[in-house]
Amino acid sequence: MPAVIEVQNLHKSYGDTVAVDDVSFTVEEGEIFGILGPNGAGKTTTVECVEGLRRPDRGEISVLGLDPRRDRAELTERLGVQLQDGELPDRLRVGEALALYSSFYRAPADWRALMDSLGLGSKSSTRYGKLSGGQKQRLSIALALIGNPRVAVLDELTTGLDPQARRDTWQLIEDVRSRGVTIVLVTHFMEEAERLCDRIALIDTGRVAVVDTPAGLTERVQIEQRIRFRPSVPFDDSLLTSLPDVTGVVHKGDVVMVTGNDNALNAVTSVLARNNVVARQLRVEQASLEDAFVALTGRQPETGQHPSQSRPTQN
Ligand SMILES: Nc1ncnc2c1ncn2[C@@H]1O[C@H](COP(=O)(O)OP(=O)(O)OP(=O)(O)O)[C@@H](O)[C@H]1O
Repeated sequence: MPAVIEVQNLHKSYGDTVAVDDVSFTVEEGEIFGILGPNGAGKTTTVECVEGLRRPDRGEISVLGLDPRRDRAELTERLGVQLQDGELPDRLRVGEALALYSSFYRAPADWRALMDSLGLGSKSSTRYGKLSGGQKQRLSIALALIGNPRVAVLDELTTGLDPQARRDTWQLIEDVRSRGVTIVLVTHFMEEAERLCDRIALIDTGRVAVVDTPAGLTERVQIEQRIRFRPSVPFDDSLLTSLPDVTGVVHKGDVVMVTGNDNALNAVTSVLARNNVVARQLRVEQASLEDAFVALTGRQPETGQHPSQSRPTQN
């Protein structure tokens, strides 16, 4: 697949603050490419350089074969950028905003159809200031798509949204991608990155720690399986500690927690069954993208993350 965005050795400082300290990555056509990292990692600065809004100190950027600074007018026609909250006047009505923005482009999308497809059809004459957070977000996505862009950059897409509005927005992004738009998604939500992105660049302190698929990122970290259950009857720990796949057994009240490798679940359940112990409320915790993030950067991600995925298992 051809590259639509190429960033090579990007550097950008603000005075003494090094915001981007050698970032390189390639975004391929049709993918949802995530830029994931904690607050202050340099994500926004990176995408603002890609959008031509900031001048890099050093490095090369090409977007659809264009130079974001030199070819800014041309790039604006092909790259959709999401507005940040507060960039529209409160009194502007939804329909007016869409009509106005569509007039900026040579070949805009049909704004009424876009408004309907984003579920804003009934809000055409509602003023921006009266919209809910989710509706404002959908309008900002509509405005990013109004020029029929081939690439859209969405920064902090679902920050501040409730879980339902967040899920609706994710569905929307998948629909946009299925129309052939390449998407760069800046986020610090693990769940969002895991759900939407084909590949993720993990950025930490201005550097790309790793670029991989969500599954690839979790595979990179050899995280043990954690198994917890309530045994139907007491049993001798040595039943489990003697298993080669098990690395630890801990009791917390009447709950037993076992750690081990990928095979531990099979080994533990078989040995318990052979000894007539029923493992009640059995749960297995798998490595999540959040675990991978912590392991790869040595830091906790920012707020809004879900804890390690916990998947109930058949008892
Ligand atoms: N206009 C600016 N002037 C001075 N420093 C800035 C400016 N913009 C960003 N910075 C600093 O550069 C660093 C990277 O910021 P940036 O906004 O790119 O990170 P980010 O990963 O997008 O963070 P967040 O998730 O909080 O938006 C931070 O230390 C930030 O304080």
